[in-house]
This record gives sequence, structure tokens and C-alpha cells, in this order.
Amino acid sequence: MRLDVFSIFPEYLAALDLSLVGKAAKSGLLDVRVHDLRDWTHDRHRTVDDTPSGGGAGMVMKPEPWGEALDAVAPVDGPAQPRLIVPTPAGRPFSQELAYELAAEPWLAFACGRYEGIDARVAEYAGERMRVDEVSIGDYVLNGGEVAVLVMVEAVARLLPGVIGNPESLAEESHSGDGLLEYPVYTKPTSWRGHDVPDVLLSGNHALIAQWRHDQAVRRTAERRPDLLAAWGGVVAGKDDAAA
Ligand SMILES: Nc1cc(-c2ccc3ccn(Cc4ccc(CN5CCCCC5)cc4)c3c2)n[nH]1
Repeated sequence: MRLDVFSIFPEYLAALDLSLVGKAAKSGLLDVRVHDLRDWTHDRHRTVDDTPSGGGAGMVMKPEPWGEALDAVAPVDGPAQPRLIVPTPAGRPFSQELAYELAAEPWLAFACGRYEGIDARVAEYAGERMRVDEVSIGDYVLNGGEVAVLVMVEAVARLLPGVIGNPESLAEESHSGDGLLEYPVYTKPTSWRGHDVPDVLLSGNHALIAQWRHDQAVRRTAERRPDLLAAWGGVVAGKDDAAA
């Protein structure tokens, strides 16, 4: 997979060179290219923003640098076009489902906005030749798109075959398995500062352990995410499970 990221703070994306994503990049699974949007400005101050049309607080990112950046990296007459992801508080919610969808794409491009956002015509213009998704990573406002891109790239990259060491663990995760939250995990020592590992986990009885983990997942989901339990209860569980 090829990943292009556009930002006025390219150093923010240095984190992509670390850990999982860094390893995937070195092994050739990922081809990550970070671009400084100011490379496509032509004035002395390398201007990327201007006042909002119609008034209002703050500044808005000008369309020209974005248009030139997209044309340079994904030429109109090129052999392929990326799927463009634009983080925004006003976007569709990012989810594990969307992460799987994006992991299947050969080429993703991420546009990191700053200020009050990017001139809306950029997404319109890009939409004329590539798929554009405006995506939110949660109902809170960040200062720009870079952190959202780090979140999405990590969630997507770990789904790529060969990136994560232990693919079985992907199957058991929240939001991608049975729709429940994960059960609590433990390791040695079995007793630590007066807190013990639950006996069932030391029993060696795999059926009992599986049942205990399921019950814990249902309990946790009911406590912390009743919205998920409602969906789960409606779709998968029988009446006795949901009541567990
Ligand atoms: N999930 C999530 C993604 C983001 C995100 C992503 C990208 C950018 C680019 C800039 N910001 C900062 C920002 C965006 C919106 C406002 C509100 N403002 C109201 C009046 C009309 C204009 C917009 C304020 C500041 C961003 C924030 N935050 N949270």
C-alpha cells in the first residue's frame, strides 16, 4: 500500500517511522510519503491560509496549494488515483469497519487541515477524479488533522497482512469480532500487591476460560457501552446471554 500525507507540519507525522508502521514501511509493505503543503506555495511567506468568506473567526486553508499538491502527487492523467481521506470534526465516524475498508485500498492520501479547515472546493475538485471521504475520529475538536491521520494510519496498517506479528489477536479484538468489548487480560505474577489472577484462568479448563472471558466481555460492554450491547443483543446473542 502507498500512503501520501499532506501537512503544514510534516514533522508531526515522524511518528509513522516508528514501531509497527515504521517496520511495515521498511519491509516494503507500506510506502509512506509525507509532503509539506508549503512546497506548493509561491509567495515569500509561503501562505496557506486566508480569511473565511462570509466572515467568522479564524482562518481557512486556501485551495490553490492543495490543488497543486494533489496534481503533483496524483496527476490527473496518471495511471491511478488515490482514495483521499480528509479528517474533519464534520466527517463520517472512523470505525474498525472503515479501517478494514481502507486496508484494502492500494493507495491512500490524507489531507491534514489546520486553522478552521480546508476550503470546501478542494474536496469537491478532488472528488471529480478520486474517491474522497471526510472522516471524524471522534466527537471532539482537535487543532488539525495530523493526530487523526496518525490514528487512522495505525488502525489501517495493523490490518495489513504481515504487519502485525500475531494475526490471531486481530480476530479477538473489540469492534471487529463479536461486537463486544474485550475481556480483561492478566499475566504473571499470579499474585501482585494483594491482587490475584482469577482462578479460572489458572485452571487449564479451556471451555471454562472461554465462557468466563465471554461473560466478562458482556459485563464490560453492558457497563461501558450499552449502545454496543443493544446492537449485539439484537443481532447475535440469545436472551440468556444478554441477561448474563
Ligand atoms: N475528529 C476530529 C477531527 C478534527 C479536525 C480535523 C481536521 C482539522 C482541521 C482544522 N481543525 C480544527 C478545527 C476544525 C473545526 C472547527 C470548527 N469550525 C466551526 C466554524 C466553521 C469552521 C469550523 C474548529 C477547529 C481540524 C480538526 N477534530 N476532531
